[in-house]
Amino acid sequence: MSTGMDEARAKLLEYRASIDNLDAALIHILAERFRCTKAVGALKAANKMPAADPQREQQQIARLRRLADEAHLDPDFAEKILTFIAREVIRHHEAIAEERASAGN
Ligand SMILES: O=C(O)C(=O)C[C@]1(C(=O)O)C=C[C@@H](O)C=C1
Repeated sequence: MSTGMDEARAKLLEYRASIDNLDAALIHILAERFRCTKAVGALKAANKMPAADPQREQQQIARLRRLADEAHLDPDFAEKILTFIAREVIRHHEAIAEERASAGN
């Protein structure tokens, strides 16, 4: 009688196991990206380069919107994610530059 519901619950657990794996992958990918942008922040600060590069961001957005479209992901969502991440990266860059400046470098 409850077989349908049991099957649905089993399927839900299966999907959730995949979701958990994918969420873990996202965290690891983000950690690697931020490890890389931290190095970019140090390079920019050491060479007095501006934290933000709007032109580069426009290129990234155009590319990611194209990729999202091909992957059947909403391009607006892809753009929002990239913009959100870039804002955080810029905040980190500025903090690194301020630390350097206050250390007298
Ligand atoms: O490529 C850079 O110059 C970066 O600082 C990295 C990054 C990014 O997260 O991709 C962040 C801020 C810039 O505005 C553009 C790109």
